[in-house]
Amino acid sequence: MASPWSDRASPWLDMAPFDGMKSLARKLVSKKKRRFKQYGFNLDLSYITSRIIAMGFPCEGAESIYRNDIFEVFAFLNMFHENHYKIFNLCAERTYDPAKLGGNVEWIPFSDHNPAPTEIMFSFCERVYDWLVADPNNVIVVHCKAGKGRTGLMICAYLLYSRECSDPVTAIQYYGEKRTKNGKGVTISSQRRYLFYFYDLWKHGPRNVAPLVISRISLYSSLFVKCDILICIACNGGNGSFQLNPILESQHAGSVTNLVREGKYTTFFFSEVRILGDVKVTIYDSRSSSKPIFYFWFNTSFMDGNVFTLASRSELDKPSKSLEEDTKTWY
Ligand SMILES: O=P(O)(O)O[C@@H]1[C@@H](OP(=O)(O)O)[C@H](OP(=O)(O)O)[C@H](O)[C@H](OP(=O)(O)O)[C@H]1OP(=O)(O)O
Repeated sequence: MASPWSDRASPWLDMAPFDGMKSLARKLVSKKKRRFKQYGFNLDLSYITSRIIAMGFPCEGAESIYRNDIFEVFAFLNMFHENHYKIFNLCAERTYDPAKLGGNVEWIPFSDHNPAPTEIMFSFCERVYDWLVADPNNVIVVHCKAGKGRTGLMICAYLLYSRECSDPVTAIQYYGEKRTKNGKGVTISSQRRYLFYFYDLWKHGPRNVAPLVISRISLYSSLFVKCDILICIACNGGNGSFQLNPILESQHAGSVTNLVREGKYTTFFFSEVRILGDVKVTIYDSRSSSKPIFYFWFNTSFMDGNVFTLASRSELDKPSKSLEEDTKTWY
């Protein structure tokens, strides 16, 4: 396809020395994500399939030096998919005027490095399906901030929903290969866990919403021997929303009936900590409650048995570098 950008300096490419710095900055922020660098475009953007596009956040101003320039994105979409694209913005940290990308933008904001309730994953898939089935030329564009983790979670859900992938492992691998050079697309443990939840629901149908009571939390790491920790638990009560209500904001709130330390084991015994639906558990070092030591999500409907175990550091979300590899936790 002849590109109008290749035979004249495009507005964003006519300052060569500056553009050299911009290109380097974009490459650095892109890290291992694949870029679209054809027809004069240089975008943090990948075709996952011919009709599913993943990209980084479209920015204006200074941030567009190292992220996608919203005007360049608009030009790309109208060159290749004019009147046939729908954008899903998953980024909660920032937003933009949808009119600058043609207006067909749906905002499903959720936090960085976190999953989405399966109800929201299904709602996303239904809206994607309706758009793609409406016209064979229609495509979707999914982005968050980097256009990697949250974007990958939702795109992998659709790859399962549309049966383009047969199982979550295949979907995660396929997306990782198409979006990154190192195959590391969806890497947050709870995002992967929720993709398996989604797949189970898609294959076997809805589960009974199961209320549970947390009776104890056991942690295994020398770190927990050295520092006093804060345990925070929140859940959405099974309503499928992102709104998590605090159930336990610190074990010092009187709900801890006992604390036992044995070697690298630390076990908190609780009374009456009731949870239901999507649950987020966050562990802080009491000396610095700004950045968690780790956190994770699970859903009470998927608790087969009465123990939820994370058997290694890799199963924790954004674990602190100070945690050993053999860190474990039981609930
Ligand atoms: O995995 P990483 O380390 O590349 O983390 C990504 C972040 O890079 P960082 O290392 O913090 O600069 C990245 O931040 P930047 O774009 O680099 O500012 C995003 O937070 C990305 O999440 P998402 O794709 O927007 O859902 C993050 O991806 P996830 O870890 O949430 O998958």
